[in-house]
Amino acid sequence: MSSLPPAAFPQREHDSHKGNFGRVMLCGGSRGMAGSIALASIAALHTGSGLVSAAIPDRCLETVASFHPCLMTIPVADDAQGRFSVDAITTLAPSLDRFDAWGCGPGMTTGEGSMRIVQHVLQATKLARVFDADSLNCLAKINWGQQPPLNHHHLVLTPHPGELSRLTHVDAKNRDLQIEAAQNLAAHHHVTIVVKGGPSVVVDATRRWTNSTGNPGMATAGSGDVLTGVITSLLGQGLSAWDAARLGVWIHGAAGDKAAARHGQAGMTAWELLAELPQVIAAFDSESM
Ligand SMILES: NC(=O)C1=CN([C@@H]2O[C@H](COP(=O)(O)OP(=O)(O)OC[C@H]3O[C@@H](n4cnc5c(N)ncnc54)[C@H](O)[C@@H]3O)[C@@H](O)[C@H]2O)[C@@H](O)CC1
Ligand SMILES: Nc1ncnc2c1ncn2[C@@H]1O[C@H](COP(=O)(O)OP(=O)(O)O)[C@@H](O)[C@H]1O
Ligand SMILES: [Mg+2]
Repeated sequence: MSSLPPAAFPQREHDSHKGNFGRVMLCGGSRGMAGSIALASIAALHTGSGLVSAAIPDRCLETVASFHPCLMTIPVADDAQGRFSVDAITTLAPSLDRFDAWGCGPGMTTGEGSMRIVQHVLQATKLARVFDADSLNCLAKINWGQQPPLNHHHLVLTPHPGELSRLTHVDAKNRDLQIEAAQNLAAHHHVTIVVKGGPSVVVDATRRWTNSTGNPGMATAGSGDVLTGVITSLLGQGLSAWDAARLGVWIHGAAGDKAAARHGQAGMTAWELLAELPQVIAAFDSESM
């Protein structure tokens, strides 16, 4: 392995069953961006989740379901543009507690239906959650950084510099100030934040950790969506927000390094990165360590 992982990967007892490894929900997608939530959901399967469901706008269901037979799909009401409708939250709200972790945001747009979902999931402070992509843009729209703090210890945010800039109003090009602003936001709302980049930096209220895996080949559409699924899966398997974020970023970067070695940095896509996750995770099996 390229460097030591920052936290232990969950081990499997001989008599364990799928219920021991977390039931997770990935919520997102829209017409034209069905691939994003499919990538996140399949990544959660390959990271070891026992059961993975994808909640998606109804007209994306066949597309997302057809990517992987092990994925369960939950059709949710959509609008004329194929985005979550304003009623979507009524389908989703009763099932919040049935899951060990929720990953929310890839491809969901910031339409009114998504805004309602994000605000509802945000209030579920006991639930382990990952907010990525458009769910972060929804938070920016409600100026979340200025809102009164809540205890969000089980929430991980995964912004790229553009999303972080919308959340904190700090220029995407100023890396140092962005990391500082992320740490201030983390302290305010008690969250863990992955400040994406090469390398990604994970912060919470008091700690900073810099990743040692990954490469510029990962600057390709969908690679962040894979990370959402990996971290959601680790949260669902019981890791803390801080450990799930760091181990998730490390695994994701290690898979990116394997994909680059096999296909080249320019030739790899997020699909090849996803396909390398099992090789990275196989190295955690106690027999092969
Ligand atoms: N296959 C799919 O369906 C995909 C859908 N996606 C979805 O597309 C939607 C839009 O997301 P995008 O991230 O493309 O668009 P955004 O508009 O959020 O981000 C792009 C902009 O952010 C800034 N930015 C991003 N990374 C930066 C960096 N490293 N340094 C400096 N600035 C940076 C730049 O200004 C850039 O123009 C989201 O819902 C996302 O989930 C993407 O995840 C890509 C794949
Ligand atoms: N130069 C780089 N070096 C290492 N990792 C990178 C580099 N560029 C991008 N990445 C990683 O790729 C991912 C890109 O995420 P994101 O911008 O959200 O992509 P998308 O939304 O298209 O899925 C992040 O995990 C980021 O850290
Ligand atoms: Mg992204």
